Amino acid sequence: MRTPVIAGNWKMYLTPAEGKAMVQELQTLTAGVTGREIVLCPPFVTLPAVAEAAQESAIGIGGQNMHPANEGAFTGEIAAPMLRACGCTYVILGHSERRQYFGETDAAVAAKTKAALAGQLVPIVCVGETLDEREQGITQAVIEIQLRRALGGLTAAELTGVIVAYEPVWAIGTGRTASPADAQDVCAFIRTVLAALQAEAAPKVRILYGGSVKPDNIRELMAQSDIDGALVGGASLQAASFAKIVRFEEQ
Ligand SMILES: O=C[C@H](O)COP(=O)(O)O
Repeated sequence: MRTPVIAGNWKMYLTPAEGKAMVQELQTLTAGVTGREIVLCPPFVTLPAVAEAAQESAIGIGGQNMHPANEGAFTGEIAAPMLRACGCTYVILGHSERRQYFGETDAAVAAKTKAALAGQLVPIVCVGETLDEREQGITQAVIEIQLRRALGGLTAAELTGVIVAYEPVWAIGTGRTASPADAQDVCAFIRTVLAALQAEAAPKVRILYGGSVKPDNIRELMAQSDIDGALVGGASLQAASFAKIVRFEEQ
């Protein structure tokens, strides 16, 4: 039994005051909801305000990136122990925006994943194909390479502690969602690649779908057998829409 995860990636939105207000409202709107992990990943400067506001709730907090070293002369970077100290227990790694705009490689994602696990953070490792790759018919090949390079060096115990997020790049922020059946096919494929890496871990790994997830498509996505949750961008910025996604069975 895999516990569903509904994670919000705020990207470069919401100041500390805005983040705090959002969390307070979210707590009211999701009171009594159980049986899932709710995670918010604010910008670094907003983390302490959100962590403090979420203290008495079951809402988990995550970073959007981290450096693989525990400390050092790396201007502009944040380390796993710093995220922990701000109340984080999760971290998003290898998001397509990090890969596309900041040159993040699979090797970097692998190093960060190891460091996150060693630093008691649950890595949410993102993979996904571009529109061009999908049209070329190489979606599976692209995703297999990303997974093998990022997660190939992990033990079964380590891999069990990773969350994988499948985010087709063409569906991010575009309003264009993969159909539930397409998303399921790729998530099932991801599980077969994970099984080839560590057979024992694969059935336990949570696989999330991300890319224009909204209240009106979450229920059907969550009904797919290999989709264990969602990584939500735009719709996680307002408590009202994110709460509906968290309460996916009622949509
Ligand atoms: O990390 C979240 C994804 O990039 C999805 O963003 P979106 O829900 O705005 O399409």
